[in-house]
Amino acid sequence: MAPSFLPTFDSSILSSPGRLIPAPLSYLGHAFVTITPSDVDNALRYLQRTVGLHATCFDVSALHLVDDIVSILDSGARKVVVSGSQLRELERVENLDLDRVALSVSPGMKNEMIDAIAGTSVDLYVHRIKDVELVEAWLKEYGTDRPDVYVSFDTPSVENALRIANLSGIPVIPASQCTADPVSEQQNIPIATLLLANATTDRLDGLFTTIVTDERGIALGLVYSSHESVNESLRTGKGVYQSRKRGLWYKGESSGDTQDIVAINLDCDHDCLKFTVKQKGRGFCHLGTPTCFGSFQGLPKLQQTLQKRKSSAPLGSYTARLFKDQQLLKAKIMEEASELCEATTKEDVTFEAADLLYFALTKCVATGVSLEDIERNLDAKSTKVKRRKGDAKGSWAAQMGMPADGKVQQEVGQPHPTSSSIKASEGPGDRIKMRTFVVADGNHTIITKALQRPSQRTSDKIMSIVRPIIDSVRHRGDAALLEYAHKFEKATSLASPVLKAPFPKDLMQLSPETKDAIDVSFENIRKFHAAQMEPKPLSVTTMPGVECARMARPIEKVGLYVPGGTAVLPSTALMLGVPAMVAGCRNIVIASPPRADGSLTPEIVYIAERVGAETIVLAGGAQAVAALAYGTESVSKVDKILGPGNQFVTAAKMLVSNDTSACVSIDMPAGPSEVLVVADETANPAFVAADLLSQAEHGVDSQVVLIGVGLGDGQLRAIEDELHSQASALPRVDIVRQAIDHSVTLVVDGVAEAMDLSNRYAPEHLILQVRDAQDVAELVQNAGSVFVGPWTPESVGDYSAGVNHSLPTYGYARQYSGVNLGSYVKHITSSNLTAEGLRNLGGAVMQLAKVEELEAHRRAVSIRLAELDRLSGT
Ligand SMILES: NC(=O)c1ccc[n+]([C@@H]2O[C@H](COP(=O)([O-])OP(=O)(O)OC[C@H]3O[C@@H](n4cnc5c(N)ncnc54)[C@H](O)[C@@H]3O)[C@@H](O)[C@H]2O)c1
Ligand SMILES: N[C@H](CO)Cc1c[nH]c[nH+]1
Ligand SMILES: [Zn+2]
Repeated sequence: MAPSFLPTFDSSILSSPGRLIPAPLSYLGHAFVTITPSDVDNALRYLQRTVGLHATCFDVSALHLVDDIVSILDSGARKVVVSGSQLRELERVENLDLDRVALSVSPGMKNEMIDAIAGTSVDLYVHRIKDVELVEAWLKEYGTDRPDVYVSFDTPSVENALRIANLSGIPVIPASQCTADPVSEQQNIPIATLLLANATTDRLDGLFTTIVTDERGIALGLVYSSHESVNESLRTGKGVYQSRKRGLWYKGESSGDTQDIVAINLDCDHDCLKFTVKQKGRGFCHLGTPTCFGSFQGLPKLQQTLQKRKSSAPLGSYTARLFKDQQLLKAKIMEEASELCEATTKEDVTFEAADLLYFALTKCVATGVSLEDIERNLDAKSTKVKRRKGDAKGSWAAQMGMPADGKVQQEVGQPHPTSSSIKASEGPGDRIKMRTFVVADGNHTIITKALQRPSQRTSDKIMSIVRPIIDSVRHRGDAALLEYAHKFEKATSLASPVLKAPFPKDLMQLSPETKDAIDVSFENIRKFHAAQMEPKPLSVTTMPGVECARMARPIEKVGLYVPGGTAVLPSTALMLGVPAMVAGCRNIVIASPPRADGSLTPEIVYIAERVGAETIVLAGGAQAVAALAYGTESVSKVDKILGPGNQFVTAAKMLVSNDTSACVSIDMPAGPSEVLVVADETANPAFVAADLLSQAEHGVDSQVVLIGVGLGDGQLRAIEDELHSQASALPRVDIVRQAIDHSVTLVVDGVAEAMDLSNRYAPEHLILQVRDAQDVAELVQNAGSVFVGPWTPESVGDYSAGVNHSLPTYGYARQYSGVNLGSYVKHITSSNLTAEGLRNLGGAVMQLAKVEELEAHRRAVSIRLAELDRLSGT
């Protein structure tokens, strides 16, 4: 709330050392300084030295450069008083909050500027008033609907200051005329009088209700104040209150639990005082607890414990060890930060964040930094006008495989008018919204950057996590599988890592509806994949007597990975298992992470049985991939591994497929789900939003893209509104929010341009919600699977239509197909020549063998031709 009055200082205070503003004026938390161009550097240094100590207003109306004003605000000045022309320039500065600006005006003028800013949050500063009546009249006309009106006088006095304060103006008084002493000489103005000038109370005894808090705003207790007790507090700098029974109460006088005053304020309607204090001794309450409401909780409690441990730790205390061993503390902070980065579920993020905060606060307490210091620093950062880009620094950016100075967010195209902020969504309650850009001529490079997928850690870091897991399974087999199931799935009761066919019926108990749904999907997937069978071997006569043929044979042993991290996906078991069965693979091994109680999802067991799987491996991640690639005591080694998964699964698939000793191949890199929707004005906004969200909910690293063809503000807004309201109602809204943060809407003029962008992006799923969608589908060059028209949501492909949902992501649709029947077969060719055929072809073969100087090759033909000659008697 606005201060009761502002003490002004001349600019010499900017170069004085120490706390600078004399207590008791600093207890008000405000100061006002007029500066000239030569004071700018001093003002900036002063702000740096006093971060969080008091909110300083600067009269900068004499400065020439708007950049200087921005720098002063950026360094933490609470408010600046500016001229009309400066205000016009500041209005154009991005991120500048205009309630940090006051316009300097003269009294008695019907100022055009004042009219122009009516209804805005800009304050007014009426300076050097001679005639208080004039100001009173003026305040009645202009002051009532203004946020704050500051008034400075030619000749300040208690009387005119009170007159202004009573009209809700804010008197600006030279600090030299303010005093904490209520009975000093006439020309000095008692601070308590001004502070309480428009304070009210509805108590019969006239006392002011007073809440006492610590520096973090935690309520310590409730007391009462009088003019006299406030005067005493200001004079002594200690907590002094008015006891209803004992009169003036110097807190802690007898117990020793005294308080140093930090600030004294009034609440919004001036009927409650707030004393912010540093509490000494045992605490505020006479019962010896920190507050009258009991002990601290959460971070304040942790801080209190750490501070105690620092001064006297019990023998063997871990915290004391951390205080002593800086390397250990550093390692723990880095370890916990990394675990927090990996955590995805609400429970894990809570758990890891709590650990990280414990070690971080230990570091702070060891260095003498308090939560209060940290919060002051955060507050100061929140006033920044010049925003940092926020890119990761060099080595961290490199570890995550992202450019160190990734400029996409600043540079991309022209932000669309409906895209008020480039940052999409920040936290609970914020609007869930994708960044929106208009694709203009010439900004294609920039748009390409905006379309970059969230970074995938297939780099050294993820490989270094995955490699030891693979080695361990390779060398220790089942024992290692069990250990990882305990570690990652918390399945501590799991006794065997495999379930062998025939699978027990009681492990596949399903509701009739689920069973029916699986059966319908199973049949559609079977039909579509069976239709991909080559009916008979291909055979071609290339020359008379020369016949070439090609025949398909199923890959004998296939390992199918069914993800089960953030969501268990029985549908993936269908997508991988049914074609394996149709192709005739002899051994089908399915791997999927077990649930925490060590069991498997019954749907997966049912599907495993229907496709004729031999084994289900109860393992996930890299350990499952390693078991499939190398085999263990109870898992048979396979020839090919198929199936999507997270970064650990994908990295492991790539590692084993590069190891010739494993002799195993993989289907493709199939990572985090993605969708690109092309929509024109015929598209239903609710359908568009629903399709985008269906893939965003898969994981925090999913990405969804909307290309709006000729969409106007209203249509984009309708989609944005749908996206926000549908997303907010989803159970996985936390995941969606993060996925949407790296998702994007691009607005283009025509369908051809949209399809060009889509082909460059090569999405896993492409949805066409445009006029004549079937014709537009002809323009698709790169995509995993296409969904055509308004009645084809992507989910039909995920589950039941018949097409496969195991598809290339990350742009690999440029060169890979999704899983299909061909993924489970290899082709063998054969040649069959008659004597005539060899006679026709022999010359060419012998000539080429001669060129290559491979005589045995040549002779394999010549010896036969000679025999033919002999037989025919020529
Ligand atoms: N492209 C496609 O066709 C397709 C299809 C379905 C699903 N998906 C994607 O598959 C992914 C599935 O990922 P998921 O995480 O839900 O399940 P997942 O089964 O792929 O991964 C879970 C496993 O990750 C391992 N893991 C987790 N944290 C680890 C760590 N810190 N160190 C080492 N290993 C760790 C554990 O072993 C765990 O069992 C999603 O991104 C989803 O979008 C893609
Ligand atoms: N959309 C995923 C492929 O990216 C597959 C899936 C399974 N369940 C639901 N969706
Ligand atoms: Zn899906």
